[in-house]
Amino acid sequence: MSFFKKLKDRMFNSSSKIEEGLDAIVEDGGTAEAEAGEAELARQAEATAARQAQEAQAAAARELAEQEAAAREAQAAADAAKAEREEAARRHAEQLEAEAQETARLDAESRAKAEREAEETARKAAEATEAARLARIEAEEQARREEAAEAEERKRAEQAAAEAESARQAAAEAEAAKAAQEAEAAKPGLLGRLFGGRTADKTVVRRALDDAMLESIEDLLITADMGVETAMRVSANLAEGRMGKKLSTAELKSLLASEVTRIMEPVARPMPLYAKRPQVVLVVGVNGSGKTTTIGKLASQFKAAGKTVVIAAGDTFRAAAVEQLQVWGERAGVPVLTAPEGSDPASLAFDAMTKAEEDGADLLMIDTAGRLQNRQDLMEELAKIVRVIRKKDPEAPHNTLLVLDATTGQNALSQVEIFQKIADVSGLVMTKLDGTAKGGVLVALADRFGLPIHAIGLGEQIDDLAPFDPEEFARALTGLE
Ligand SMILES: Nc1nc2c(ncn2[C@@H]2O[C@H](COP(=O)(O)OP(=O)(O)OP(=O)(O)O)[C@@H](O)[C@H]2O)c(=O)[nH]1
Repeated sequence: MSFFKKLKDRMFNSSSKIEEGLDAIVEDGGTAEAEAGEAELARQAEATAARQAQEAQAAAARELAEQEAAAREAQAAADAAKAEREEAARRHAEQLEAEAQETARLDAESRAKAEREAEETARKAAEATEAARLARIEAEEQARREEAAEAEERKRAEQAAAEAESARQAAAEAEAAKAAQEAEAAKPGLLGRLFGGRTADKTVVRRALDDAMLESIEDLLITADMGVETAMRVSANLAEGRMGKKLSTAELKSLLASEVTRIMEPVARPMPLYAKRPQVVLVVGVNGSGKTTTIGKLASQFKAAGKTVVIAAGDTFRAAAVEQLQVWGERAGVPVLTAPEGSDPASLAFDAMTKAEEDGADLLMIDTAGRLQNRQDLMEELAKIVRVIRKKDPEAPHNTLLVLDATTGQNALSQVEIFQKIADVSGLVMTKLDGTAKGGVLVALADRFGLPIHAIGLGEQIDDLAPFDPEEFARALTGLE
């Protein structure tokens, strides 16, 4: 079974407090709204098509009007140019005519005055006649050119009119398409006809985010063991820029899950392995938190990864505890070093380091007796174990794992605080996440201490220890599908 499947199936057993609570918060004061189902999507698509047809029609009409105006303008310009040309030609012809008449008159006068100039005059008259002829030809040529220009203008105007007509036709076609679409939309679809209108939209309950709703969310997060500070921070982040926005349960879960993921991501780190031999791993925690079980599970995983592991049974006070560890050692296929009942656990730790060194072991995992963080004497004893280990290797223990029972809720916070002072905790393992509905404490721990969460326990079997995946955790915690 994959880890994710196991996580989903086992974390918080079925649902967490947050998952249940979010549904209730949205239902309380929320209103049912149509969900954008298939029918709605189809309707939206039709509306878009109709809008596009209308826009096309409007654009075509606009273009038509523009073209008509252009045609009118072109016609007016052509008329004006023609009139101007006609006027110019007329004036030119008149002028030439007047000039010809004047020349003839002068010639006649000259003929009368001097006979000897007659020939000259006749020649001039002939010249004048020729000039008039050329002028007429010129005038005719000009008239022909103007005629051609006029024909060209006329052709352009006709073309503009034809384009205007085709734009008018396109607009008419768009109008017809829109009418057809509307008629089609009014008809029920095949499924609609079969089921007689049973394609009604699904509804979803949404509630506008206001102070009261935010307060309920905050209370819910506190009930789920997130702690007051973290609950307030998470809800404030969730509300930022969203006050007054309507949210469904699914949307709220998704927002909450991403906020939880954001907080948890930096702490999701596997236990680091170093080149140092032996790497000493001290395992601490209160009574019954799951230290022995976690050591057994970890030893089995490290062995499977090719590491040589030795376990030291540091709980020298209870014979049963030693026996239990031996059982786990057998299951994992790892040797368990023990000391006589009642002997000093610090001295056992020292001996175990010597032995692990001699054997060339990669990892030495030291179990310790469970101790409540308010028992000063036992906490002192733990500090002594650390001091003695450091005589052998000043950098040891290389990892100090605090094993926390998820079902203890907010008490986990004070456990971290005290154990951190005594034993310099380097990472956390959270057990029994399968047995609680209040996993919110992990968020509080991450938010407050930022200590790496190396693994989570999801059951009592040897393979029920998994790396911590923030996204899966957030989904399971909020009940996000
Ligand atoms: N459901 C569940 N039970 C667990 C998990 N981890 C440990 N346990 C159980 O918790 C109980 C205590 O576990 P131990 O490993 O003995 O705890 P401990 O911290 O070594 O206990 P002390 O030696 O008394 O301090 C046992 O019954 C385990 O089977 C877990 O992840 N899930």
